Amino acid sequence: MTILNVNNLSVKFDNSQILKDITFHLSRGQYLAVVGPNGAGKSTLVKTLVRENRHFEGVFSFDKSIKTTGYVAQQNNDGSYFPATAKEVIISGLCRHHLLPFVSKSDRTRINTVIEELELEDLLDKGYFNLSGGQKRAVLIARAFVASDKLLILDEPTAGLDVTSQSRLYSCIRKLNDKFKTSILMISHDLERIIKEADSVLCIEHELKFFGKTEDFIKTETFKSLMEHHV
Ligand SMILES: Nc1ncnc2c1ncn2[C@@H]1O[C@H](COP(=O)(O)OP(=O)(O)OP(=O)(O)O)[C@@H](O)[C@H]1O
Repeated sequence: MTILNVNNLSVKFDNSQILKDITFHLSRGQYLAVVGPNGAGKSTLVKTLVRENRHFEGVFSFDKSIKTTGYVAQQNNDGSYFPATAKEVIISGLCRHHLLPFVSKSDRTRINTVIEELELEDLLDKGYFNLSGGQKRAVLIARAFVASDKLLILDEPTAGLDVTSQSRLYSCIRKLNDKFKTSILMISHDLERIIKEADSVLCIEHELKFFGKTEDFIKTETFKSLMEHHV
């Protein structure tokens, strides 16, 4: 079942063409890696899909089962202090549905499930800003899952973390994909890892370079060239 259809999506900023005619689709349970060199337009693509960028041409549509998406934006580590515990941050995922959320039984189940699956119990009462970088990202992924257990849109969630934390986050994402058939659309620069995780790849460099199965992508010149430039 297709849950996201993107057709000829184009974005221009100040007369500079950032994305041109990007077409792809995402199915239920699919794990799609979005790759490409720096400045290729990957974040612009996901910001458009989560409606943070409204200047675009073309169309995209979500299946009606997708009421909202779970989104983790690229982290820039300049967040100013905000007095919230990890638990409060996770629960705030419900605010993507309503400003003052009514916590239904299914919301409660989703919250408890993701806390258990990502093993976040010991962090719940700690101040979010006192957590390590890897712990913060895990909490943000949990928050995104609380917003939507159907589709997670993740912009380089492992960037800037040590190898162990990166590995742990990749395992968390895999678990959500395997256990709950949560579709994943994830930007990553870690080509070697992401091709082991994702079943399909969208490669862009302003234009579409490749969209299809990972096993086909790794046979392309585009893949070899990306690997050589070690993005
Ligand atoms: N709001 C904006 N206004 C003007 N230019 C922008 C805006 N947002 C992004 N850009 C430009 O669009 C280009 C693509 O940026 P984007 O962040 O989408 O690339 P990316 O592929 O995610 O890069 P990276 O891998 O380095 O994170 C960059 O040249 C950037 O400066």
